[in-house]
Amino acid sequence: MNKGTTMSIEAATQDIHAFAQKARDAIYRTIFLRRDVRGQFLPKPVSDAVLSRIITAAHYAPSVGFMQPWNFLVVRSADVKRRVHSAFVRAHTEAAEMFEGEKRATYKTLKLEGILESPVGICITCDRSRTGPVVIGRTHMKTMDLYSSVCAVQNLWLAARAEGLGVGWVSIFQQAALQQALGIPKGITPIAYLCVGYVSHFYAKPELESAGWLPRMPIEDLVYFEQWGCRDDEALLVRQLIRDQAAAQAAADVAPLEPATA
Ligand SMILES: Cc1cc2c(cc1C)N(C[C@H](O)[C@H](O)[C@H](O)COP(=O)(O)O)c1[nH]c(=O)[nH]c(=O)c1N2
Repeated sequence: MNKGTTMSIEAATQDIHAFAQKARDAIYRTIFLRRDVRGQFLPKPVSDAVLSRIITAAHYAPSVGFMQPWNFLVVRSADVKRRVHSAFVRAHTEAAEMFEGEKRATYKTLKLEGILESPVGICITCDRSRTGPVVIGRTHMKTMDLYSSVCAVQNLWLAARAEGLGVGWVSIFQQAALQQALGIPKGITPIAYLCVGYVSHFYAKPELESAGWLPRMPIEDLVYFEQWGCRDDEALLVRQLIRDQAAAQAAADVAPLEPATA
């Protein structure tokens, strides 16, 4: 295919509202290079200017009925971090017992938090009664408020990656123990405890993938058409998805480590 043909296909599929190629590349780069960071945190402080940008990005997440059920609890105190870490250790010990045999041995070798090493912790919560009992879009599916707070987590995670900050989500807690460590009242649900900080490097692949815990699933197994379970392996979309996943995987395979400054 010559350059002219490529460009005309590009022009034909590009909406007038689409961002310029460079801006689109930056978005996809942020998505593909985001990682869950546990062990590479540096003590370098995170400025209020940067923290403010990523928390503002989180606050601009979508939410059911525009409920904005979140709060952002910023943790910098070593003492509070120690309390959160103790809650993690208790749950982590219990969790190890839930896996069998080889999985249990592997689980014990995994680093699954950076609570003490990361300079900042941010707990994103959900106030389930923030705008009263009846919320547009949540009248029948009550968990939509929780999902809204998760959208805020993802916004923060992506914005942080663009800022060069690593983020690690820790959920290995008894919920009540985490609430107690952070003074979160009963009516508020902790959604994510996030370890945030600059890092020595970002891995190219999920650590659980590199550790052989689980592989990334083939995207073609996950896409159905019209009815649950109906695959169409001949569909153009499926063929394109396979190519796009292969390209994403190839990029990850050739770059086992990526410098934090890249
Ligand atoms: C709801 C939820 C909860 C957790 C996580 C994620 C999410 C979405 N993840 C991170 C998870 O292991 C990671 O996202 C996957 O392994 C994929 O890796 P990347 O995020 O692509 O690097 C996570 N990681 C960890 O080390 N300890 C944890 O307790 C959790 N908990």
